[in-house]
Order: sequence, then structure tokens, then C-alpha cells
Amino acid sequence: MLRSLRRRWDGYKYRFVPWLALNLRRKRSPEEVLFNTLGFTVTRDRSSLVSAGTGVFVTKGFVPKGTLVSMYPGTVYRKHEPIFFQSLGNPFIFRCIDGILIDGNDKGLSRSVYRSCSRRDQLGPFQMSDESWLTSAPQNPLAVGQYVNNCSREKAANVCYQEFDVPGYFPVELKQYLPNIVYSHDIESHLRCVVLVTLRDIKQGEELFSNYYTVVN
Ligand SMILES: C[S@@+](CC[C@H](N)C(=O)[O-])C[C@H]1O[C@@H](n2cnc3c(N)ncnc32)[C@H](O)[C@@H]1O
Repeated sequence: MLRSLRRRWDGYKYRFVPWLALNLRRKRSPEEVLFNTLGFTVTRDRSSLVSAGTGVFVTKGFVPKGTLVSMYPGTVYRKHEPIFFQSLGNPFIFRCIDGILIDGNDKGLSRSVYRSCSRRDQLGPFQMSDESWLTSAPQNPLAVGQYVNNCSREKAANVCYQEFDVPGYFPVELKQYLPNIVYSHDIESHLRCVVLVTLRDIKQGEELFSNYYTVVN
């Protein structure tokens, strides 16, 4: 009896405790959490297209057809809201079918506007949007959809855009994970989000390509 108790304690002390300490010390990275939860990771890297700059790749795992693989972050502007200065030379503006615009630029004036709107909307301890896509340590690794390049003759589209409005009952404490914020409030409208959905199975190492001129809704 005493011997079996000692064996269990030794197991606890030498195996479980170091394992627990390791996991406590090693805070899991958002990429690890993404991989463990959805079975893939996506990251920005130099595009496989010559002179296309940065693109988005499936860096680990496998993404089945019909999966939400990325989100399009940014400030959401309704028609007629002022976006002139933010739009100058800005390739990151996404136009929804109904004319709503999403500015996914993470630099300059666009970045300042997003930050300012996000802080304006903070509700006590709750942030109303995720700001970390503007930093080098994003908390939501899916929020890189604005870097997906356009398809070409050699590279067919493997993702499409899906627009949707966040319903009013969406939990307030989860809004801090959404990488979108409205430029100005309108009681009737809901937050617009755009996600990228895979059109076919995508393997590790493949770059994502969308068709900039097609939207599914
Ligand atoms: C929304 S951004 C995509 C991210 C961009 N590659 C970057 O590095 O910032 C759109 C810009 O990417 C480049 N781009 C996208 N698709 C391309 C393609 N198929 N061939 C060449 N350049 C492309 C163009 O400069 C375009 O204005």
C-alpha cells in the first residue's frame, strides 16, 4: 500500500509536475491554438507571384474545401462616409456588394482611424474589436485576409469572399476577437465582416488566391 502510494507520488512529481509547469510557463501562441483547433495555420510571406509583394500561405496542416481560412480586417465605412484621404494610394480597400467599404490597410492614416474607432467604442473592460492585427503580434492569426493576392492565369482562385453582418445577439465579450470596427454608428446596422472561404482543399505550403472581382453572398 505504502509502496504503491510512493510510486504514484513519484509519477506525479517527476512526470506530471514538470509537464504542468512547462505548459504553464509556455503560454500557447495564437498559431498553436489555431492549429490545435482548426488543423491549419495561415501566415503572410513573400508571394509566389513575381512582384506581387506579400501574400498569404497555409503554412501548416490541411484546409478542407468550404473552410473559413481567413478574415478581412479593417474599418467599416458605409456609403457616403468620408474615406477620401484614407483611400489615396490604398490597395487594401474592399468594396462589398451593397457599397460598404472595408479599409484593411495596417499603416498610416487607416491605422490611426482604426485604432481611434476601436478605443472610442471600448465598453468598460471590453474592447469592441481586435486591434492586434495592426501589430507584429496578432492575437487572431486569421486576420490577414487583406494580404491575399488576386488570381491570375497561372494561379486560379482557391478562396472566395463571403460577406455577412454580425447579429445583434453576438456576445459583447467576444467582440474583442473581431478585427472590424465601424467608422460611425448607426442604430439600425450591424457590423459587417468579410471572411475568405476555401473553394477546394488546400495543402500545406500553398498560397491563397482570391478573385478581387467576385463576391459570394
Ligand atoms: C490587397 S493588396 C494584396 C497584398 C499585397 N501583395 C502587398 O504586398 O501589400 C493588393 C495589391 O497586391 C498586388 N497584387 C495582388 N494580386 C496580384 C497579382 N496577381 N499580380 C501582381 N500583383 C498583385 C497589387 O500591387 C495590388 O495592388
